[in-house]
Amino acid sequence: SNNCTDEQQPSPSPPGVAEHISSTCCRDCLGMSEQNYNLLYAVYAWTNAVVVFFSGFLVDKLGNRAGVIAFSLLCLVGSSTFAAGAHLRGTDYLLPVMLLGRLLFGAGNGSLTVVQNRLVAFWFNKKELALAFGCVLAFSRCGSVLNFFLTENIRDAIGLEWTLWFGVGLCLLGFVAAGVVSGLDVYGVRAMGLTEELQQESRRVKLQDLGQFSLQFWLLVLSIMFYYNGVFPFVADASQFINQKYSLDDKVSAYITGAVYDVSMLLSPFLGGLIDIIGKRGYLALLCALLTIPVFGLLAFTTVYPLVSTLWLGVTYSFAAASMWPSLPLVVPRATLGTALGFSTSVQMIGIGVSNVVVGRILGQTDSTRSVMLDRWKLVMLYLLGNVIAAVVVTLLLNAVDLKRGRKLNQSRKEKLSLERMDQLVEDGIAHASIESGSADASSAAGYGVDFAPRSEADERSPLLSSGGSSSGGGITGGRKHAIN
Ligand SMILES: NCCCC[C@H](N)C(=O)NCC(=O)O
Repeated sequence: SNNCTDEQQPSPSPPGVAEHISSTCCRDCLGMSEQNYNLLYAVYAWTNAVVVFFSGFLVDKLGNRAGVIAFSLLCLVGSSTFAAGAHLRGTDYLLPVMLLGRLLFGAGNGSLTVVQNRLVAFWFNKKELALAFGCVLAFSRCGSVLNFFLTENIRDAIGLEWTLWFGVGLCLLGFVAAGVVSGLDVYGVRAMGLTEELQQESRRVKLQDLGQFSLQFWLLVLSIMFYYNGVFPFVADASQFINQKYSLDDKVSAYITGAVYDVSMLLSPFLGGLIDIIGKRGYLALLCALLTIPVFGLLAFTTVYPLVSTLWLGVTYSFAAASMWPSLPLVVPRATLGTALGFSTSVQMIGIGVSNVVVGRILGQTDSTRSVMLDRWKLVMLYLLGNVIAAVVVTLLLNAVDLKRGRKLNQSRKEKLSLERMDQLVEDGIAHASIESGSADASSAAGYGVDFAPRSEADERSPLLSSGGSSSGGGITGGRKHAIN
């Protein structure tokens, strides 16, 4: 929850500075000025964007357990502070206490999604990676949808202050769930005998590892940023846009906007399952970006009923999310996945934050005449379209690079398994030869896991010489070549 009883936005506000959103999104704003009210959003969004960058690295260093507990605790403390602040209505302490709450909550919430994805990638890396990501996404969207349908009613029933405490209760539930996940993680890692190996990996992780990441990683980060620059700022503002352009009332506009997330909630797990089987993540990311172009085209230049566009966006966005995020663990080493996820999320959120500012600037004062506003909205749609076109270009490059480097992103499950079997045979042959010649164990991978990418591009070129020389990753092709030669 973003701790606000929004009337206009269909979900927790995607991160960004919603400076242009009028104060009608909160009935009384606790007596705050519109500017201060929007500051609560801004603090959350920007804290989130900055902190996730470091929290990903921190999780690589301290492990999932410390991360999941610390960040869910931050959410709990942040939401409690925020709720307590609401009781200070009419005093000078209201704003500082609530801002502090948002700051803590922002620091915890984004980081929690990073550690959540890292956990999922660790435990589902074999076959069900995209399915697991899809399930997480579906639950996340379920939260958005429930917030949309329930929060206002809860506020009407028990008042704003107690609604905020209800949100604290949900964060408490999250904290308890984090404890359970943490316990399961400890148990599982111990049962697999990986405790020592993971600790060694963590010790070696450095922030500079970012510089070693493959070109696929950087292109994926850019794809995510540009694609989400088109989607989240749109969802944040679509109600207002639909209301003004199509002259539909507030509630209908909000429902039409919410369709993006409704579709995503229903589709994500199935799409994840499908992507696990067919692979083709890179092609799908490109296709989704391409198919998103008409969405903004329709909204900018036609009067086609907007539900067509939001449903369509729901489908393309679901495919994009289900293919882009689970691609990250495939192109970075396991030990640095937190850093990679934190960095990607940070770039994504900064992109969205900047886009929200741009959209706000384009819209300017919302009290202008209808025809002026419609022209400005058209410009907004063109700006979002521009981002999606940039995503098309970057995903094209991504596929070209992936093709040259072993088709890591586009392999189907069947292809991956048969390549792994061949690698295993090669590795067994090398191990056998090493034992015979009395050399060190050639397969003593330094713990970069069977299904994750090798440690760096250098490793990718020569995986058997590197510290992370497992049988996997972009090294599948290169590794076999080297080994056979
Ligand atoms: N208010 C939602 C923020 C989610 C941020 C997260 N990094 C993300 O993008 N997850 C995937 C998604 O599509 O929501």
